[in-house]
Amino acid sequence: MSLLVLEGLSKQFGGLAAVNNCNLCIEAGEIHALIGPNGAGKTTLINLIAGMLPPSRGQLRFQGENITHLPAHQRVHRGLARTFQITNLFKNYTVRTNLELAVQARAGSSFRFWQPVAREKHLTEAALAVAEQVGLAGRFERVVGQLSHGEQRQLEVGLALASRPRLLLLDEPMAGLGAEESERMVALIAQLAQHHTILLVEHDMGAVFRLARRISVLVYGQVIASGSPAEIRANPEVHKAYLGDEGGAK
Ligand SMILES: Nc1ncnc2c1ncn2[C@@H]1O[C@H](COP(=O)(O)OP(=O)(O)OP(=O)(O)O)[C@@H](O)[C@H]1O
Repeated sequence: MSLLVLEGLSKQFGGLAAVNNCNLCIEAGEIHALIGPNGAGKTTLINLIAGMLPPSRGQLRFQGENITHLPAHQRVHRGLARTFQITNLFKNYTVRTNLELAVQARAGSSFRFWQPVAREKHLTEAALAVAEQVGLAGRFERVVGQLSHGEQRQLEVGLALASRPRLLLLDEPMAGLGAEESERMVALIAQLAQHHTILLVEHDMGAVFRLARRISVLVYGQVIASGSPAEIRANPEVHKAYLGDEGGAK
């Protein structure tokens, strides 16, 4: 069974169909990349999946359940988590505090059963485990504003991981990163994919073609192709609409 299924999903902004009758299946265990030109509707689609926008038409099913009308926080509890293009971090606080807050948000009221001292220890351990997952254990006590841009993006992924998602929605995790930082992010995503299903929106075609098991191409809000990297690379319609002579499609 597919982990996430979109059926005829559409989002209209006035006269503009930002997402137009999208049908898409995300299979458990895969990295599925969503690519397309600027303004194609990728972020709108992520917002529809995460529950930040209501669809104009269509349906979303997650693990078999119809989640079309569930609010965002309930989707998080069911195992859907996202990162943002623009970072969403508390920059004046440490990595530790940012992650502890994210872990606490996941655990919710279950934390009140712990005694204060045990609660704090539990929270710190859980936050440190996430920091280790995203390669930031050595920066645990560092104020976020002092981290490099690449490290901040790693922390952004950590905040999403703190909710223990089954499906991670990564919205342009490579944006603004230098070559070395991008390499680190690619390695991180590959490692996370061992235990998570990932929907990756990304403009860095080199990274997309290295990481994805399947790729879907969105143009003017419509999925014009979906397939393996080899199938997408060989698709003339995709070349015409998007890839052109992009180096990453080699
Ligand atoms: N809240 C909104 N109100 C009106 N129009 C919007 C809104 N959000 C997005 N749009 C429009 O919908 C279309 C799709 O935008 P979206 O940001 O989803 O594209 P994208 O593929 O993520 O682009 P990029 O790659 O540049 O991030 C664009 O024409 C955009 O201007």
